[in-house]
Amino acid sequence: MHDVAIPSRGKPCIYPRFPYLLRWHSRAESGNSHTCSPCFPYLPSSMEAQELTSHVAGMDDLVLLDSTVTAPFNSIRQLFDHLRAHPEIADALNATYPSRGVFKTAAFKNGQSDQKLTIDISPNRLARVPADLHSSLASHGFTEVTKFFSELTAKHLDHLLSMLGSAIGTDLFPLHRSRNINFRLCDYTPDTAAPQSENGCGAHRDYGTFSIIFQDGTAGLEIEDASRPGEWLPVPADKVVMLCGWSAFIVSGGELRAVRHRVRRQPGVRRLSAVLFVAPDLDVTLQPITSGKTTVRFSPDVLQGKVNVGWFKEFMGKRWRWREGNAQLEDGEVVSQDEDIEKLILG
Ligand SMILES: O=C(O)CCC(=O)C(=O)O
Ligand SMILES: [Fe+2]
Repeated sequence: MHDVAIPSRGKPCIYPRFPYLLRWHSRAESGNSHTCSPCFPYLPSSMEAQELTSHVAGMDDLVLLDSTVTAPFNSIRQLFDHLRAHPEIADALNATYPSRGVFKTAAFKNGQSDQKLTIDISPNRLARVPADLHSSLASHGFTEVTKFFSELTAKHLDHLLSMLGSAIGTDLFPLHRSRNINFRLCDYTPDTAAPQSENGCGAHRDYGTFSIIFQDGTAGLEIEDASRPGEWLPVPADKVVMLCGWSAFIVSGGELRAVRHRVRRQPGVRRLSAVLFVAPDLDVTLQPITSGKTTVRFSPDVLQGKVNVGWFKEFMGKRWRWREGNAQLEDGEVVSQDEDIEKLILG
């Protein structure tokens, strides 16, 4: 990981409780005179931070990190290239996690699904990779990639959790004791089944507490404007983004939005990304924990504590594996979209 300079231009738009985080756009601001979409990353002096404190209200479910941490994209590219060039190694890697696989290439065959390849190396999957496979992959980017994710988790996860918790006035640590996290690499390679398709990753919300998305400098990531559904705001291609998912929405009583996002492909252009997904422990009941501050009406199932993280992950997982082309539907099975997930949560 390397330190990079932070450009100090553009209109500062900061979040006072997260001194090293930068606001990009929030529900609190949408629809009023303070427009900040998108503002350039900017590290304010403490004086500027104080001046702006009263200006910015509410929480942060969508934040641009200050880019002091960068993902090892050369190693990520090398790893994808290596697995593509050596199908027998890709097979051996997938055999370590037969239920879901590790290196997913549905986009080579399916032109309707997300047109991307992924490598999912959650800690669970990593633990199953035997030493000889580890060493055969080591010099092809694997070591740098796994080191990046474990350092990111060790150095930044608690800090981000505590800041997100303080933003909503609650302690999120008791919900995140077991490190229910996932590491994902994405390769929006141009040579998929539908090379002209712009669909890199269909519109969705992540299921967990928050996700951190590292981009390789190629445009494509877009966030839906919460105040104008259907309008998409491009995220600056060189920025690191933290955005909240459904679990944050529920436990915060709706104070943190689950941010809808997607990736548009530019035909012929390769894009790489690296994502850290952070979710509550699988046995946590998904219920609002911010007493008295619930801003939305939740479904009876949620209010009666019938939805836990493990169940919800499976429920959502079916949908995302279908979107990504990594699961076949059983005869007659219909996979519902965002609205049905909203119905489950909001009743
Ligand atoms: O590749 C990206 O920039 C985002 C990927 C994403 O949203 C996901 O895998 O859930
Ligand atoms: Fe996502």
